Amino acid sequence: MLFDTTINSIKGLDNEAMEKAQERLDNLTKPLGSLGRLEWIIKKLAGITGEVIPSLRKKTVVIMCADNGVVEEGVSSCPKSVTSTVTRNFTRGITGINVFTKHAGADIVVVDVGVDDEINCDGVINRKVKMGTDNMAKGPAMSRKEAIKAMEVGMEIVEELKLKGVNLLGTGEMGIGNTTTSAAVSAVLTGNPVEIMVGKGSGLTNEALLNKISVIKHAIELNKPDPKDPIDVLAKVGGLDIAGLTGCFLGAAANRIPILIDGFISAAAALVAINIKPEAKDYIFPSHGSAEPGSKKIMENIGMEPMLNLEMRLGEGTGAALAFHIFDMAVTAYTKMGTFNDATIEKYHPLE
Ligand SMILES: Cc1cc2ncn([C@H]3O[C@H](COP(=O)(O)O)[C@@H](O)[C@H]3O)c2cc1C
Ligand SMILES: O=C(O)c1cccnc1
Repeated sequence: MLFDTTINSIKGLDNEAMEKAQERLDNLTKPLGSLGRLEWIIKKLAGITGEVIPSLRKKTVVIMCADNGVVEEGVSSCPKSVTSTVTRNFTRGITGINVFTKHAGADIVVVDVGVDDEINCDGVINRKVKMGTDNMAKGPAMSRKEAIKAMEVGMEIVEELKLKGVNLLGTGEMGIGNTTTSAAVSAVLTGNPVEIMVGKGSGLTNEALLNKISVIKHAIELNKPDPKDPIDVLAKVGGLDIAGLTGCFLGAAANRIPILIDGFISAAAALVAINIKPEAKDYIFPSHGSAEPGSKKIMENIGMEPMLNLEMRLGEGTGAALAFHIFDMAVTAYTKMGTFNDATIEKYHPLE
């Protein structure tokens, strides 16, 4: 089964490449460590790829699109049909992520992993597991088998992109209601109270926010997801979009491709992936801190610090695409700066 083979092929980072990268970083004509977390990016890229001088040849944001049955409980400001409309719009070049990826010199791959509509649109890959999840306020969102199938969709997509030469991935999603499922999944897995994981998503009144909180609490009480079993949590109170992205994170780790978290939803997927296989964390980078309050709590739980804090809350992969620029700059500085061998200055050493 693809799921098991993927999980079993996730291995640790290449320490030798990391040491060599550190050596080169320390030889660049600058005070030791002065490029801060840009140096951390380079070292981690070297460990992931095994290349001492990593190059970012092909960058792609994978957008997992799916509907969430819980929308019928009034948890989103938008009708469910917006999922299918925006999914189509990704192919028309007019959405936020189209603009962000174009500017970053990156591509998008749009995957229908469970939109409740026949999309039939060039540019949208049809890997529908089912026509949206069921309403988790009335029973499990999906079966365990469906959750695994959706994760396998993400794993397959990553394998296909690897064959096409993609070597930096971003994660994006489109699914009305998915800030509700992300809050549910992350509350259970981090052990935080639902209230502090929930935000207004794409926009809610204060009253509607209270309803969103009580719907999530009810869904958790009803389905009793087991916090020690991340797949159970994903299946009972998650979504096909989150599951697809979880598969992308695990697939990227198995295929040794660096992958960036975007906002709250993709952070919830990364949280599930890390709970399934802790070593996957080595292959995952944060990008921005979403305005959704639960995003910060997930970051704390997985021990990551966002690179950007712009209070964005769009999703689609926009924050990940924005962070591609930081990666480009890190690699450019690392490869284009002179070394102490080139410069006519002594190597700096920190004062004892
Ligand atoms: C036009 C539009 C485009 C979007 N692109 C991403 N989202 C974002 O908002 C949704 C989650 O918010 P909630 O949980 O409140 O429904 C997701 O689809 C997410 O990707 C959008 C939302 C809208 C309305
Ligand atoms: O953090 C995100 O990505 C996000 C937040 C609100 C709505 N949609 C996406």
